[in-house]
Amino acid sequence: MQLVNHGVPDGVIEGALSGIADFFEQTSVEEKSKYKKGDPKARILWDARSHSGENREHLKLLARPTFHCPPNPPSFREALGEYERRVHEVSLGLGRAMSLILGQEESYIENAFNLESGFNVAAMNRYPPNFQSKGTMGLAEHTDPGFIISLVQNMDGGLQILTHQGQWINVHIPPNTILIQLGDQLELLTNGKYKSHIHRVLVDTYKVERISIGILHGPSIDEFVAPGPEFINGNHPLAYRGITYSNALEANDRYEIEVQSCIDQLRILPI
Ligand SMILES: O=C(O)CCC(=O)C(=O)O
Ligand SMILES: [Fe+2]
Repeated sequence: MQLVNHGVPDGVIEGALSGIADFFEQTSVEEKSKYKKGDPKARILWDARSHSGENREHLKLLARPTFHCPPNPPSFREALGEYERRVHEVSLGLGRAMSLILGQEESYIENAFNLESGFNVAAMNRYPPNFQSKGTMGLAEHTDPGFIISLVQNMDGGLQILTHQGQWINVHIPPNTILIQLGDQLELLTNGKYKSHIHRVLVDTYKVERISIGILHGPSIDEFVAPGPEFINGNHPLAYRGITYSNALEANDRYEIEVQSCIDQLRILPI
């Protein structure tokens, strides 16, 4: 789903995108390497990969409940912080709207995930132009943990979502529009009524580099998320086992903010 009239000023989105572009561009590899994996409890992670399965540079950081950010360039921290605050408000509104669509109280999702203490990770990517990439893949197919994932980009190019019919479709996100994808914990809570989006990024046909900012809007880190009784019945038997958000994030990688999906390991019934 794509959001327009979301209330986040264009300048706030543009500021965050140019802030991360400046970080990627201006920070030395030596400085960035301080954020390479080392401490599993790291709150900022950086890496650059260039091989047949993945071609991208990325920076991930914990944005909420406490905001972490590299100090340079100085404008980046403020711009990203402001964007995250604004888009977090949007996510709470979406939680209320989705709760009603699901036939529940307006506060259903906010309470189920304890969004007031939500654990939000910002995942920012820079993909190379195609002539610099080693193969066609920017980021291989995956789903993301969390309630929803908001995404903004500096230009169209390469993001694809898998339809229920098994076809990859190119995602067009107009400027200053926010793309909303569904995350693993929403699939879990709704016992599979809503499915986490499978997506990937290709670089093969794109001649210029592309920047994106995904915010994984997550439950509180201690929240135990399991299918709600409202979604379990004779036609829809319990299909997943529950797990705390922290155990879900650590299931495939001890680094919480690497935000690897583990939804496949939680399925009791084949889908
Ligand atoms: O760059 C994109 O459009 C998507 C990035 C993504 O899926 C991720 O960082 O998890
Ligand atoms: Fe993703």
